[in-house]
Amino acid sequence: MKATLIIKNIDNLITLKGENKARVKEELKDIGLIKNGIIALNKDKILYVGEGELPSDITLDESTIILDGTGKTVTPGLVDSHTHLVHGGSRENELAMKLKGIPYLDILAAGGGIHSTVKATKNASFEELYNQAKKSLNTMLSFGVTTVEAKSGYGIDDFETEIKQLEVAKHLNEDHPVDIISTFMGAHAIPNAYKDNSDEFVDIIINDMIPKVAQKKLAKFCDVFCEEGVFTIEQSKKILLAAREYGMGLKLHADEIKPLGGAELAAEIGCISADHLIAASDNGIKEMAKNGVIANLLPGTSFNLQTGNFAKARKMIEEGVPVSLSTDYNPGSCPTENIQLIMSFGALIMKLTPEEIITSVTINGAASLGLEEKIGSLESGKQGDLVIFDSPNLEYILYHFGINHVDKVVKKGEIVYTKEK
Ligand SMILES: O=C(O)CC1=NCN=C1
Ligand SMILES: [Zn+2]
Repeated sequence: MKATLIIKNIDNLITLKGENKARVKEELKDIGLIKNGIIALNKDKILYVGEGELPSDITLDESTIILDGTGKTVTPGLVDSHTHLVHGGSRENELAMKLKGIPYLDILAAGGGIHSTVKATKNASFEELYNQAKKSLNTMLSFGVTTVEAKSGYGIDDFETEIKQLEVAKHLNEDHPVDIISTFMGAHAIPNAYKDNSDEFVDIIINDMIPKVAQKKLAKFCDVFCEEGVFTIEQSKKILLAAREYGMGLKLHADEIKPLGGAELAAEIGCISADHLIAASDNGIKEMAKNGVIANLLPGTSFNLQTGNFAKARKMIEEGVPVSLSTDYNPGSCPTENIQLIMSFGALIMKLTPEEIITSVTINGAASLGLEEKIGSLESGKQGDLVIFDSPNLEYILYHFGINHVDKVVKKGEIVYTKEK
């Protein structure tokens, strides 16, 4: 079989070779590291991964691109499995409020926060949303991200704007090298018009919005902001069970700020992931482990909200919960596309090991999107998504924080990003 792209003499080739599933406990220790590695791709698929030279049955010709991996670290393409990518405007005005110690939920209750982004998203044209999201997607790609999850949720009761967000994500997925997986999140905040009767809005989401989103095939998942002053446990359950009826996978913004029991709910109804979990109870963590619910942790949000509280990542890992890490990129609680900084927070703040961290942004992130058979590890037959880091090893990427260590990004066998010298 002919190779179209070869990377050889790779100091550290990190394959994440293993079962196509979210890794837990002891599985997290083995990241499939190959010293002096070589990887060959044929078009969009991985052909061969190994040490030293290629086997004789893999041929090459003058069109084969050969890259030297000396001094480099190669990993699977990174997966940012929790973002609010498509949105209008920005919320730098909240910085002063945050620095004065005004809590996130108070800003939201006062009509700011998500509500201000809802206004900006409604007023933005399709093109403006598309261009703003494309700029962020280019930034995510430059940091090594090859697959992104993108939520709606800035239309809420303005369903046309929810659809506009999902259509932007659909078109970007078609036009841009990065793969985008969409999530419907109409249940992101209680609209002003329903503040005294949120159940009526819940019914609209269930009886009107979810069927239409499903019929248009615009979202693989449904997500709910289950939080004090937003959607209750009962409302969240009702919405997600309805979404499942329409074939959507289930995700939950759980125990982000108050310990409502979102982790327990995610385990009870079989969410593929519960996200944030800063205030998750020990019982909730145990229930998630029992039911294989992926804990999608977002340390950038904790850092940005300045609460001083972070999800109990070490405890989750010790209890056997599969863990992924994501940016939570959004204009309010976490305005950054820098997944490498999130990885460093995973180490420096959450005390995760380098092996746990790279697993959390590759195969475990892929699993939180139901893509573990296709991406998340470098093995023959899987999609040719990989990152070449200009770094002598994995630890250096985490230790030397706040910069971009990417040299090149390969998406479906094509070099789609090269760092400017
Ligand atoms: O504030 C935002 O725009 C995003 C967010 N949703 C739930 N937590 C944060
Ligand atoms: Zn979020």
